[in-house]
Formats: sequence, structure tokens, C-alpha cells
Amino acid sequence: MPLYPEQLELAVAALRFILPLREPADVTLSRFFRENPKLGLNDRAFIAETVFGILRRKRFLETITGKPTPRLLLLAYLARLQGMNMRELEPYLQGDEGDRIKEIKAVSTDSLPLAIQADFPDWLVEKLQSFMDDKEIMTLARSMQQPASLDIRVNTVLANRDEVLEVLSKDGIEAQPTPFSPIGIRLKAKPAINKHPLFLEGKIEIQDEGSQLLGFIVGPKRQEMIVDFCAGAGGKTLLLGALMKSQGRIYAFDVSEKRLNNLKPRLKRSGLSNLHPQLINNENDSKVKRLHGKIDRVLVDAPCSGLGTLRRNPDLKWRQTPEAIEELKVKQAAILTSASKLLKTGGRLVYATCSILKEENEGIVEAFLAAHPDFELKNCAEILAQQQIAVDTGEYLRLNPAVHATDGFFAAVMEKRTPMDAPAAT
Ligand SMILES: C[S@@+](CC[C@H](N)C(=O)[O-])C[C@H]1O[C@@H](n2cnc3c(N)ncnc32)[C@H](O)[C@@H]1O
Repeated sequence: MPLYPEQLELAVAALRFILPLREPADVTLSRFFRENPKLGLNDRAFIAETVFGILRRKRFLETITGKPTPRLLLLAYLARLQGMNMRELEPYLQGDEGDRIKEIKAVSTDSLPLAIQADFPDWLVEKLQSFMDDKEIMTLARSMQQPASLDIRVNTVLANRDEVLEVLSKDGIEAQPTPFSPIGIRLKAKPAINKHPLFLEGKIEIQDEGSQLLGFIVGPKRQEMIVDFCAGAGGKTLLLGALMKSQGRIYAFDVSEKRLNNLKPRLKRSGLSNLHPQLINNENDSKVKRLHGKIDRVLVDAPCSGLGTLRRNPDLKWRQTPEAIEELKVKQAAILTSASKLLKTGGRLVYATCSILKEENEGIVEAFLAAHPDFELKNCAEILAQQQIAVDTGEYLRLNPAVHATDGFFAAVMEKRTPMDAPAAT
């Protein structure tokens, strides 16, 4: 669809509004849309796509433009990354912008440092270099420079995948089954699926395929007692509830009242009756202690840097800091330790993040296992294979957008041994 100059101006205004990056870009963009209620659907789509496209390549665009204004960033994005030629850009250009764009188009990028090509902050590249080579970092970075697909999960309590695929096809929404999750569907485009009857009737939820796989890693059985320790707005809780066919009992803990409140309408739509949201003050809350030793499976979907979700939240790479990650690591270890006390002997503890950093993933799990010999690491690939899910990343689940076309996720499964099997602490 051709651009028109007003659209370009609107995108510049949105970019100016968002670029200080004082809060998450999606929050600021929603505010921009609320303050500009007359914008049509096409304008909104163009603005969102453009602003997020620029945030994904902000460092690269700033480098090739020198000291850029939001307008120049946008023009450079259209010229360099969207492949618009000078003739197409001409109607939008002012003053000497034509000359600037010609220069920008000619900048050679082959010898740019890795961090600029990857479009990562230096500190992130340094952290990644401690366990990845430069080629691997570039492959990961390129995958994170692309927008994420729109994945949905079929709520198997109310529908099955074939039936949902049939409705979508009838409604002209192109979709296909996700390659790994047996209850996932990947949409070709980004329709407003949250307005579709399938969504309103609770038959589908929006959920990245990687997030869906975490439910299968937990593998809850009907009649079990489950705790989703960091349930948030319940993305994974709802999946666990459906996998249990609305039987058994799931406690959805979180310290954020706002997030738990966001779970309520989703819970209502889902038709599930086995979920019990519980606001806790912290990981040592008395509501947690009351359940010590009584739970079959615990999911710790820990608060993390979120760096596995850069396709969706590209602003995170510019807002996250090494200092904040240090604080998160302390929190992650404390939550995992508290959560582990909930388990019965033989129970399953799943630690998961949407981070790509070893220090938030393997680092936390290895320290936990060293201090808790009563827990034994289990093999994620085997657990998935038992459910006919062919994702083999070894003992740990390590999903990566470059390999699996999902967000970056990590999971480890640990089982609480019977006391006599447990070796002494190291
Ligand atoms: C990665 S998010 C959870 C996402 C959620 N599981 C989902 O699938 O949508 C991490 C959550 O941990 C919560 N959290 C932070 N500190 C916590 C604590 N001490 N105990 C429990 N939850 C905590 C945050 O409020 C946040 O909702």
C-alpha cells in the first residue's frame, strides 16, 4: 500500500513520543494511539510496524545517519531497511534530505563492529561472547531483528486444532499448525484475532509457540496439585489448566495485583474451573508456606531480563541494564529456593525464563542444584519426546528464534528425590 506524507509525519510524531524509552514502547505507543483517537486502522498498523522496525535496528540506523532526528531515522529506515528507492521517497523529502538519504544509502556496513551489526548494546554482546562465537551471535541477532509471528494456542477444553483451523480458513485467515506444539497455530499475517469469535468464546489464546512448549515441560496430570509461582496474567496457567482438562487444582501466585487482575477475564473466557489466583507479598508469603510439601508440580516462570523476546519487545535491549540483571539473578535464586519447598517427594520443579543469558538460566539452576542435592536434573528433550514433541536441545530446553522460530526460552526440570536417594550437599 502506498504511503502518504501525513502517515510519515504521524510515524515521526509517534517515534518522537516513544524514543526517550522511559517506559515499555508498547505502553507508550498505546498512549499515543489513545491521544490520537482519529487514527484509522491502516495508520495505526503502519505506525506500529515502523516504530518497532526502527527500535529493532536503532543502533544501526543511528550509526549510518550520524546524529539523527526521529525524521531522519525514519527516512533511513525506509531507504536502507525497507528498500524504498529515491524515486519512491522523493514525494516525502524536504530541504536537503534527498542528499542526506543518498549518502545514507551509500554507507558501507561490512566493517561495522559486531555490536552495531547485531544491533545489541555492547554489554549484551560481551555477555553473549562468554558462551557464543561471533557467528552464532550474528545469527541470533538477525533472527531478533525480524518481527515475531502471531501464534495462538487452542484451548483444548473448548475446541480442537483441526476445528479451529477450519474456522480460520473459512474466515479467510491464513494459518498453519505450529511445527512443535500440538495445540498451536501460526497465523500468516497479524489480523485483530482478539476480536474474532474464536477468541471471544475462549477457544483460542494468543501465545508464542515457545511459551506453549513450557506447559508440556511441566506436563501436569489431571487431579494433581500445581503451583504456577510467577503466574502473571496467566499465559502459562491457562495452558496448564487446559492440559489438566479443568481438573485438579492450580494455584496461580504472583506479587502483582495488576497482572493477576489481567488473568481474570482470560480465566472467564477459558471455561476453566481449576485455577485459583493468589496474590502473595513475596516468595516467602504465608500462603506459600501453607502448601509446603503438598504440591506435585511447580512452575517458576521467573522474572527475567526478557532478552529472549526482543522480536516483540525490541526496546528492552535499550532499556535493560547489567545492574538490573544482577538484581534479577538474586530474585530468581530466592524464588526458586522458596518454590522448591512446595514439592512433594517425586514432584517436578520447572525453572523457566524468556532470557537468552546463561547467568539467568543454567547459572541459577546449577547453583540451586549444588545447594539442593535432594533435587535431580531431568532431561527436557526426553520429557518432550514422550509427548511426541520433537525438540531436542539436550537436558535443558533452550529455544531460540533463529532455530525454532519461537521467542528465546529456557527451561530446566528438576525432580525432588526420595530422602534416601539424595546425596550430601556439595
Ligand atoms: C515472566 S513473568 C510471568 C509470565 C507468566 N507466567 C505468563 O506466562 O504470562 C514473571 C512474573 O513474576 C512475578 N514476580 C516477581 N517477583 C515475584 C515473586 N517474588 N514471587 C512471585 N512472583 C513474582 C512478576 O510480577 C511477573 O508477573
